[in-house]
Amino acid sequence: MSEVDRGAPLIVIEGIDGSGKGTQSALLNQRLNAAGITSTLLSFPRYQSTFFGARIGEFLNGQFGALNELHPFLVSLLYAGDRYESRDLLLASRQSSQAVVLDRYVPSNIAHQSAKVQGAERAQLQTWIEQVEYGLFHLPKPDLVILLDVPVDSSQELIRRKEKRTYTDRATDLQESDTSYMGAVREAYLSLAEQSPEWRVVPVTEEGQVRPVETIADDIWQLVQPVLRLKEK
Ligand SMILES: Nc1ncnc2c1ncn2[C@@H]1O[C@H](COP(=O)(O)OP(=O)(O)O)[C@@H](O)[C@H]1O
Ligand SMILES: Cc1cn([C@H]2C[C@H](O)[C@@H](COP(=O)(O)OP(=O)(O)O)O2)c(=O)[nH]c1=O
Repeated sequence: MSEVDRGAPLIVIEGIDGSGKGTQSALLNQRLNAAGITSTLLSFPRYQSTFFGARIGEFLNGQFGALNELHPFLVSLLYAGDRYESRDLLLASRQSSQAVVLDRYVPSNIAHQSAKVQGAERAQLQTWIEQVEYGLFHLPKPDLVILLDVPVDSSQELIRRKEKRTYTDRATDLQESDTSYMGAVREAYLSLAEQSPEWRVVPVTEEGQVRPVETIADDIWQLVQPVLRLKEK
């Protein structure tokens, strides 16, 4: 399929919980639109919009039991189901806009679920998630994945500043409060970034301090320029 048929580039913002994905994806979307490049922002999980999204909220709230009781492959299917239900919207957005910004996408599933297992099992889980989402569910692959890389200590500080979530009354959800798990997720993300040519890593901290939101946004803006395939809309 030609680049034009595929439509607008998919720009994915990834990172551990509290890395600034929500902040930066919203800023990128605004900046694209302000520059006259029509952009659509979608955020996964779509807790309020899909059947599976609602179940993910319940799962994260502990309603299906302790989070580590379920095999991560089974958990990954909830998130994959949420994206499958969102596939038409995603493809339509690629046609109606000049850029699509995604706050989390398939790489979140790979990093967060494969971080729960080790070695060969981790590699197999990555393969299975890609097979389900890109293969069986025909979800489009990202053109650019920007990893907001942050040490877990700093991310915990940022999480404390977050507003209340829609799916939980707690200030942090059950996974976010598990710092050793978040460390494993960070490592899984960094290893994915090394494997894949479309990934770029943006550091959230410098010398132990969280960088200003605008400085991080400027780095992201520079990385996005090469993937914009502009055409009349
Ligand atoms: N660079 C930054 N400096 C200071 N505060 C930030 C920065 N990036 C994000 N925040 C704040 O930290 C919290 C978590 O950011 P958020 O964008 O929700 O992260 P995520 O979506 O990755 O969980 C929010 O309250 C946000 O306003
Ligand atoms: C989108 C997605 C999220 N997740 C995980 C990451 C988070 O721990 C959790 C909730 O996502 P999210 O609400 O984006 O977390 P936060 O706003 O706190 O960063 O779901 C997956 O495991 N797979 C996925 O495909």
